[in-house]
Amino acid sequence: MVRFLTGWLKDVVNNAYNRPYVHKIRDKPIYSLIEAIRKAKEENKNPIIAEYKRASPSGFSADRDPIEYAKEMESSGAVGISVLTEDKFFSGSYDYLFAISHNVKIPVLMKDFIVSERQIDNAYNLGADSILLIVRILTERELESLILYARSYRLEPLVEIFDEKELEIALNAGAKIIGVNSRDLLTFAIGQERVKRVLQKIPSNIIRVAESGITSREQIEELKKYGADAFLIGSSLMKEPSKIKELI
Ligand SMILES: O=P(O)(O)OC[C@@H](O)[C@@H](O)c1c[nH]c2ccccc12
Repeated sequence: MVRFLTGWLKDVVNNAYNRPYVHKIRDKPIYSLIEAIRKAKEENKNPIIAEYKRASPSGFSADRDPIEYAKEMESSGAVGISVLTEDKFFSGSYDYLFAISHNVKIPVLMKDFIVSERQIDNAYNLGADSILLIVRILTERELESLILYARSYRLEPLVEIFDEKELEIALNAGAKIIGVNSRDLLTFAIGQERVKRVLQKIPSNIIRVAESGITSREQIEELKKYGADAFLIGSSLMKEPSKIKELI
């Protein structure tokens, strides 16, 4: 597939190409997100990746201290923290990533619109343990090459897909952990039925993550029936962090 972008996605990707290089040297070990998810499953806990997200173009906004939030998620048993670092549309920052990755001892995922190796250098240097790669915004060749580049740092990328066509691309590129986003990145519409359909088609040797729009324990139990191994939850935990206890 050739990357052809319209609307805000075009702007967010243009902005991504212009992110600066961060001059820092990584000073912490790498925590494996895949291992953390497996361990939580063995302990019969719902593996939840809690997201630190201050705003989104779909209209969401929440103001919360990043370190306090991350520590609460860690002590409540989250398997990892996802940190939005996209600045223009999500009010994210590399500072939040650095602060969070240096204050918890669980895997931290850099959530951004990654299109360049420089952004992966930054993720590693700032202390991230995984990165997000979005199939929608990359050519197949870019996806393959960015997966390998991330692995050269021992960061295993979470590869985000939308439908069956993107699943095929992610599998061909060798993804080991795949997230199905219930939110359409262009229209922001939530499609839980599509997520269930696509989750079922992901081979079980791959870690399957259900992303976006999750607000209840019932939803999590339902998604598990379709093969979901882990759950990426932002808005509802940013609004009410203590909710994580009933979701796990
Ligand atoms: O806030 P929610 O609905 O719980 O969603 C979290 C996460 O899945 C969402 O923020 C997200 C999924 N894929 C993305 C790609 C870029 C930015 C953000 C995202």
